[in-house]
Amino acid sequence: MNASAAPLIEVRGVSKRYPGVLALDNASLTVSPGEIVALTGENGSGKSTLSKIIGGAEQPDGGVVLVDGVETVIANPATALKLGIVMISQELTLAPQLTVAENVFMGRLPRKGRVIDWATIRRRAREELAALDVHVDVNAKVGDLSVELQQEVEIARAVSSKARLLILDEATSSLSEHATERLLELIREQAKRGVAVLMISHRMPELYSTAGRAAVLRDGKMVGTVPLPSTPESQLVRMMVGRELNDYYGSRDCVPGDVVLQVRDLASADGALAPTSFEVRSGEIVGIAGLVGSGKAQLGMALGGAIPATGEVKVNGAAVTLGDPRRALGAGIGLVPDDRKRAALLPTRSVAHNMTLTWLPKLSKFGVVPTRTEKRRVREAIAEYGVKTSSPAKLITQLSGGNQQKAILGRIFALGCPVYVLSEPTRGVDVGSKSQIYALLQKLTESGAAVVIISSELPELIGLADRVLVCFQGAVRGEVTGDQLQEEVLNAIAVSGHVHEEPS
Ligand SMILES: Nc1ncnc2c1ncn2[C@@H]1O[C@H](COP(=O)(O)OP(=O)(O)OP(=O)(O)O)[C@@H](O)[C@H]1O
Repeated sequence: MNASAAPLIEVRGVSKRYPGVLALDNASLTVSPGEIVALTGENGSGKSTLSKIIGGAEQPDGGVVLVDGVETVIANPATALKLGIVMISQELTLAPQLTVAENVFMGRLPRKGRVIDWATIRRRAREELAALDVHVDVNAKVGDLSVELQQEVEIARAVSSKARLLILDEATSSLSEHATERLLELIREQAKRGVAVLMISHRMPELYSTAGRAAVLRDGKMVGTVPLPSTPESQLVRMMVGRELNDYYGSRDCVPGDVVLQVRDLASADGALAPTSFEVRSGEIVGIAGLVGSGKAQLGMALGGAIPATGEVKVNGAAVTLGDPRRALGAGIGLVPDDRKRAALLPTRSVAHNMTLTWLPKLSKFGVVPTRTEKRRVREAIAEYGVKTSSPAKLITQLSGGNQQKAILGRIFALGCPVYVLSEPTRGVDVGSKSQIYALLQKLTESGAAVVIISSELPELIGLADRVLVCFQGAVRGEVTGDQLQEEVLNAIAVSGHVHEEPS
């Protein structure tokens, strides 16, 4: 590590205003060569805005950016790239129709005279990928690769373009556990070679295992920087949220009642989920764990009618028509899909519209909703779900990622369904808001709902669920309850399909 060197990047007193909100307020930060700095803060605190300014995608309204100590205008992402600043986010920026080799050298294809030198491109792409231990055919079309491999190709591109500063904006949020660990390992390796890294993630263990320092933004202001891993998590969280987070997962005062959801031989038509049977009682939370590709995502989608499926699903004894999200909802299954961008957001509509879409018509008399009631209910929903927005009329896509997620949860939780199926409900959500969402979930179950929660975050399942079903290779392979609800037990089943027995 070379953290004592002059900063590679410094933002000094940077401000950025969007209509109705001061996203950054006189914020300063440095990242030196070889240093990994975590940029932390609640949803909407300004992290992405700051990283976009460094990456040339946004311009500050005030303050300066210095590269190698020299005041620099990073006018656009191409300028950033020339300076060695490369951004990696959860949205992949690769061209899916081009090959791996073309993507690695996109925008800087080596030439022989005036002709593109394809042989060199393929050879060098192969070398770059092999050096990073990424095994992929350089002639394969990127669009045909798994998300994990695409992310690794993106890293290879960053590394081969001689990145001096890597910015990771929630780059791991859609990756499998294994791919996440590999990505973090690649990042640590790059830092050892002197690359500066700025990483944004809402997953604390990731920050603690990777970063040497955490900078904390709150409401656009930089409230401080602390060393990692020596700063206790509770202290970092207090800086981010401005209060203690006691009783993080909350508790509920109810015992499971009658069976509400019956699932018999439910299988996805694509074969990714083999016939699966289980029941959930009113007031009960059942967790679904499993690695990426284990079938757990398909289980959620099949329950919510989002994919074609076979088998039988009953809510309060009444059969649900499969493969039809409207009918599933009509039968009382409220689904929060994990792909909120594609499946849940109305990107051209306001926060208010996105939050009220499903329940506002119920308030209407003769098809007309009194606007005063509407406005009051929207205000209440925004406050209850902690959605940070300068106005209910703001476009939903102008909210920070975590706040979009909270808006969707608010819409679906307000339905009063007997069954909720929540797939990765807190992905991209900050620690404070997570705790708020857990409390709302507990309230839903107290009012008699049956909840199925599919999550890749085991602590979340352990903290909330009465029992956890673990998927392995497309089938439920274990049910874990009581004292056995521990990460090691869940992990063992997720990885091998069974609990490892200690040799006697
Ligand atoms: N294009 C935009 N138009 C209007 N407001 C915006 C725009 N982009 C961001 N904002 C606002 O700026 C503030 C900071 O948003 P930003 O995305 O930087 O937060 P964040 O800390 O990255 O949040 P998250 O953890 O949810 O990703 C938020 O209030 C957001 O609504």
